[in-house]
Amino acid sequence: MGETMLHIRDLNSHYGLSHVIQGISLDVQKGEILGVFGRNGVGKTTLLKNIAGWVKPSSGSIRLDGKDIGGSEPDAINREGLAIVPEDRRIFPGLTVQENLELGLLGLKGPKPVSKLDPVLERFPRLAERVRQPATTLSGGEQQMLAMARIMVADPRVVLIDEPSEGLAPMIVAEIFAIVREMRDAGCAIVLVEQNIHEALAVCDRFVLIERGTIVFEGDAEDEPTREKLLQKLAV
Ligand SMILES: Nc1ncnc2c1ncn2[C@@H]1O[C@H](COP(=O)(O)OP(=O)(O)OP(=O)(O)O)[C@@H](O)[C@H]1O
Repeated sequence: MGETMLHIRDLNSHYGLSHVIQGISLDVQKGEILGVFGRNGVGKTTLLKNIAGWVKPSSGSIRLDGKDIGGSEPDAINREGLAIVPEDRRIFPGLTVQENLELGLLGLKGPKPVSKLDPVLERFPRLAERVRQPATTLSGGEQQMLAMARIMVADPRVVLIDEPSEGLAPMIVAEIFAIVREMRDAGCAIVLVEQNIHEALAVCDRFVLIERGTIVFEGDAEDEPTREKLLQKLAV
């Protein structure tokens, strides 16, 4: 049995009168990737935003390594060791690659040494070559790499990633998923929202399927009959 890093119980969340997250409970262990699947508009992004503190839950609990973070401010949650790579990547186009990476240091609790960028730049040579360029000069794939690299600067314990493969060429998608695996192998607990089901199943350990804000099916991503059932339910 692994060490539970993210523990969510009976989470509910609304946009006005719209009840978007309806009683979701899930756990993610250290060194595990949980895939979150479902059609457009079922609440996947809203679930991530609740965990990261961008949207407030109406009720329910969210614990990070045992500590209650439900309803806390995003920067406080970030300093507890939870980082999010949002769907729109949130790269600041007018800032250089280096400056965008330095923003990742805000996720550190104490001092924020720029030396923390060194191992990350070693891992991403294409970004290292471009540290002084404005981020706007990067390709879509490089911007996704930058978004991933930026969270790695602060060694997060829990990582939420929203549709990283969207709009990217297959070779870049493979690179991105290789990085997700590396983070998992380094001990991160990862929640991965993906529409690219076949690619995502190859990297996830477990998955949940969401329909109208509720988990309707879940299982082990390595179990062939379970995967088949998921693909049938999604009709892909
Ligand atoms: N800021 C908002 N205000 C009001 N309604 C919203 C807001 N953001 C999302 N919604 C609605 O909440 C529902 C869930 O949206 P969400 O983005 O979480 O779904 P999703 O499963 O991530 O879909 P997608 O794959 O299209 O991103 C949708 O009906 C959406 O229109």
